[in-house]
Amino acid sequence: MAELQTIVNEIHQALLPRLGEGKVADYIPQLARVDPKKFGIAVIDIHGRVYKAGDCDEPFSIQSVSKVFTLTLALGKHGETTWNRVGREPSGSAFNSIVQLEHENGKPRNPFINAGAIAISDLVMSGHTPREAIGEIVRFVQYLADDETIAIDPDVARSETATGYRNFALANFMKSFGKLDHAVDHVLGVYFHQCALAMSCTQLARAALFLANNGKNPLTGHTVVSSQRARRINALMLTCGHYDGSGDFAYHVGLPGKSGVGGGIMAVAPGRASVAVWSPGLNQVGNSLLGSVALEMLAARTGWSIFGTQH
Ligand SMILES: NC(=O)CC[C@H](N)C(=O)O
Repeated sequence: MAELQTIVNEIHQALLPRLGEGKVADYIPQLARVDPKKFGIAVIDIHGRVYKAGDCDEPFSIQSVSKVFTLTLALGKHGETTWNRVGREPSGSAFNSIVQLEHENGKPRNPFINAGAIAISDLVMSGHTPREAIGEIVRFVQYLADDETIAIDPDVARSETATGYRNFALANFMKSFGKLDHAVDHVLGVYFHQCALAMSCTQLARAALFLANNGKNPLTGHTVVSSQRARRINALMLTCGHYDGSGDFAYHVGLPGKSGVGGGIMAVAPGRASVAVWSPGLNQVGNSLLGSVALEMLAARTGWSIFGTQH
């Protein structure tokens, strides 16, 4: 294997002529304003060595990547009873789909589709006002990334609150089944703010490092979760992290990962490294188009697929 920084540089160079491919999310007005030609990549190995290229230090809207952090928080607070509220099966449907919810009596398929993440936000809120819950999420992400500068972009949160009709529908539907403890607008307030966290690829890769290292952040020495829990979160990212593109992502990349409509993807090579990529143009199912290509190239060149080694 070539040196990792060389591989990262090659991926960046190879994708430069393609920047702008895909479609930037425009259903959240503030996201539609992002330059579609941005591209960043950051890889951090479990010894803390950083390899990066492009716009890797520019914060962007992490959107659904935040669902990994809130799931980790909810599991910390509620343990296995978290699974009374959300399932662990891939949905095979779009991230904002409502169809399965009726059949399954308001219990979302998994914590990474919107309905599931809204249920998780409701769990994170227990015992808190919405403002406190948002503060707890931000502090948790700062702790994971060991970076107190990480913050929410209030314009993105406001923009999504003003136009999040689909998410209001999902939350109201779940509430009608008695599946949310808190008021719908409070739960969505928390959900929209967690999605509006702004982070760079470098910060995201740092925040994911505990998942690559059996639950322990090798940079800070903090044990965030048990090794069993880290494996389980990785399993969920592999099976559900890219919505109805999860099978395709496993096929092409072979790493647990979580995407967001801001164009970010956070991925984990267990025992080796964490990775974050950012390219705002999305594919048909709402995952970063060039971000997926970059991760496919990285996995091919490093042999990091969890499904087997290559010669
Ligand atoms: N896939 C995503 O990143 C979706 C998150 C976005 N905040 C939404 O609820 O629509």
